[in-house]
Amino acid sequence: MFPSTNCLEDANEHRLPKVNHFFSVDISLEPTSRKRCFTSITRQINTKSIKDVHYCENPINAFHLLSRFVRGWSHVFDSIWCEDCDVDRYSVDFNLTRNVVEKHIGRWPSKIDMDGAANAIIRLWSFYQLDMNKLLNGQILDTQAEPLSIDDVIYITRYADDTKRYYEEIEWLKELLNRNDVQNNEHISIKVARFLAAAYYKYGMHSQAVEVLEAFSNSEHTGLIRDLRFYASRATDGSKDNKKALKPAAISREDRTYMALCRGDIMNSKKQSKLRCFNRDTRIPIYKSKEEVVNYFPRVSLFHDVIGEEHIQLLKQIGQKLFQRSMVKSENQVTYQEVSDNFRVSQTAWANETANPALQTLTRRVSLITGLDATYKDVMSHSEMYQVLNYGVGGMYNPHRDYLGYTLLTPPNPVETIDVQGTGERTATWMFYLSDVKAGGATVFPKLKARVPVVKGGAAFWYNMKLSGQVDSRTLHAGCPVLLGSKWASNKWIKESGQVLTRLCGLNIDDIEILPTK
Ligand SMILES: O=C(O)CCC(=O)C(=O)O
Ligand SMILES: [Fe+2]
Repeated sequence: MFPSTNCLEDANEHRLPKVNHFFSVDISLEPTSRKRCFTSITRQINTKSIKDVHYCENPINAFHLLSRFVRGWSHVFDSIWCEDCDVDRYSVDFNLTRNVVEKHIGRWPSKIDMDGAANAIIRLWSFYQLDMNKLLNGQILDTQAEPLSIDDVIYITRYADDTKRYYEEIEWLKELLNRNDVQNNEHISIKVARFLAAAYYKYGMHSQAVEVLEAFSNSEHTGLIRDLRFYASRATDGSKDNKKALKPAAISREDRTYMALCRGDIMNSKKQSKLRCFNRDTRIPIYKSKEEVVNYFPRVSLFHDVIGEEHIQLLKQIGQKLFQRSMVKSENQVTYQEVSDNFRVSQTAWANETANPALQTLTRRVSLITGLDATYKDVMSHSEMYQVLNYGVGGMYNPHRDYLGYTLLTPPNPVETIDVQGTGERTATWMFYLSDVKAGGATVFPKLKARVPVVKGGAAFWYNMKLSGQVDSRTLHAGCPVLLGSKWASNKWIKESGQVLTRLCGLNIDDIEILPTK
């Protein structure tokens, strides 16, 4: 057997990603497809089965796995691939392996995927203010992954450099330069120091660049001597850039609040102490719902125990079949486009109740609890289809509002799906949580300083419109990055069209419904 078998064995011992863009999503396979996948691979190349299904719910593990695919295997490809050579058992083995992986993953993981994993790690580090030393050693909260190697950290910092995130690059390289395994190897320390000096220079801290390299002034490394001379010529004393301090890029107050809410840092204790749980009446007198209020005005609540395991599995299965990278609406509200930036990093799929009648029971429950009419219909629907969402580690949805800007009088927009055309605004959002999340992933409302924790079997609920019919801009909300685990959710947007009798207008512009507060 050629050496790649070991590589594949090693990587596959954990898990194979199934979908494109799997850096941003839960890359686990459902047990059946995993079994299928591995039976096939096992038959062909006698690899072991996967042991730990939660392996990639840790961002460092996800990075390691992708790294094995992308970097570990590339030298194998390079050494085996030969256009004109005779077919031998090595090339057969190689082709077989490649075919098996491409068949089950869709394509061979590439640098784009590794970059996504690097991006997720940097984002999580800054978002959740993780301890850098622990992170490099593979530790996130109470979980332990294999430490990041020198090459891993260099890869991550090269990615930061490519995307001009010099502050992050500097912080990571500083930590790396202090590590024992780097300090004990002059060749590597010089390499890291030169990257660090270059990052300082690009950041505008020229004298700092000089200082880093001066520590190696005894070295005869020609590149280092050249760099040192160059930075020294730029670092003229007293120039304004020498006074520049190293600090993260400025962010808006709203984004700071968003991040702090995600970390759970800024919960106002007086406000918290007034929050209550209610046994709320529903349309059926003996059936009460369990409401936990996270904000009173406007009301944002978490309803507990509103979806059971069967419906959860059904929505997840539909999602797995239909997933594609999440889209956001473009500015002009006409087309949906795939976003390659970091605004929304997740996968979505739409589940239709006409095709899946078992979901109708679930929708009736939403109507019962909210008092709104959520019936899904093929024409003039009172709700949109279920949108199934999955976020893997680092996955998130930046602050946004759910309303679309349509009214009942807006002429149908042909680019929209039929459930959106002519059905008016998204009066309310009902979002089922289909999983728990080990860390991160909360739904937060920066303008309200409110936070809904992800609780499997529960659902978040709020109105996007006031009783007057005006949209409510205070409903700005976000899905926090998943730090550990995998988050599954499903939106049911309840449309204006069905609520003529269920939600009557108020007399004043800011009237709200009367709901229990004590
Ligand atoms: O995942 C979340 O917590 C929020 C998702 C969301 O806001 C949306 O899909 O519109
Ligand atoms: Fe949303």
